[in-house]
Amino acid sequence: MLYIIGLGLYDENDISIKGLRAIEDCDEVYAEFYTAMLQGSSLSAIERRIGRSVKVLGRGEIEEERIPIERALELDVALLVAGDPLVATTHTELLIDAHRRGIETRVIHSSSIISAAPGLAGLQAYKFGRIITIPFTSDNYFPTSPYTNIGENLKAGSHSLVLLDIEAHRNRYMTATEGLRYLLKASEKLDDGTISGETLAVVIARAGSEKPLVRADKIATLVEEDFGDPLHCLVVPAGLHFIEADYLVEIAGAPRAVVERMIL
Ligand SMILES: C[S@@+](CC[C@H](N)C(=O)[O-])C[C@H]1O[C@@H](n2cnc3c(N)ncnc32)[C@H](O)[C@@H]1O
Repeated sequence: MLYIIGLGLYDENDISIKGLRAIEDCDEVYAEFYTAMLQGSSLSAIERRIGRSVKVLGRGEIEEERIPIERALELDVALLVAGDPLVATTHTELLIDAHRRGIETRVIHSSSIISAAPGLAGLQAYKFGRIITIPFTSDNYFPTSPYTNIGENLKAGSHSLVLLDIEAHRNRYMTATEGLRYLLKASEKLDDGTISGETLAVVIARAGSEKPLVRADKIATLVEEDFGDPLHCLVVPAGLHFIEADYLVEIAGAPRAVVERMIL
């Protein structure tokens, strides 16, 4: 049996009671923190919370060696993942592989940035378009598709949830400031006017913690700010309902003049 169990968004207390009970029944417990991580926790705190020792697996051990699958051929195995399982394709591939190899599987859900971020940004979840991820760039790698995809969402009147790259093996978590800088650089490169320093954006940091940060303003202002420890993500809103606009002003600190021009 292979269980894939969501740990939720922030610390070891976000796991569900169902998840805890499933772990009790397992012979071995693994975790991966390369698709997301619990910034408010540590391996030892997770181990204390669940009362089991946990072996953390890297990308190669899951995607190439397929350790959880190999072990689940003989044993009951749990794989713990930050957020909700199956948001990252890695977990879906594991389920497909397990199914092909006759291993019984069960997914235990938890909170996810995919639903937390739209809510924290005060934006209506059904008005979101395609989810975008901004990757780390370099001198010879600068894809512009994340930028153009946000543009497509904006054109369709859809808000964009923008996730930020993680290189867990290097302890590198893209900050909202780096994400915003990417958007300004792509805008300069493409010069198509889709996004500029005047564009409204929302920064969300540490969703699931006691005091998540939610801050909305034009990109030119946000890019100068420091949003503290990761994880961060961004939202680029399209046209706003007046309640969405009120929320961004009252809760997310946006200047009224910046959101007013976005009201439909
Ligand atoms: C692949 S997604 C996470 C998927 C995860 N399974 C889930 O359901 O939440 C990883 C990205 O989501 C964002 N993210 C995840 N957790 C977050 C949090 N607690 N606060 C802010 N952003 C977060 C970050 O941009 C991070 O790089």
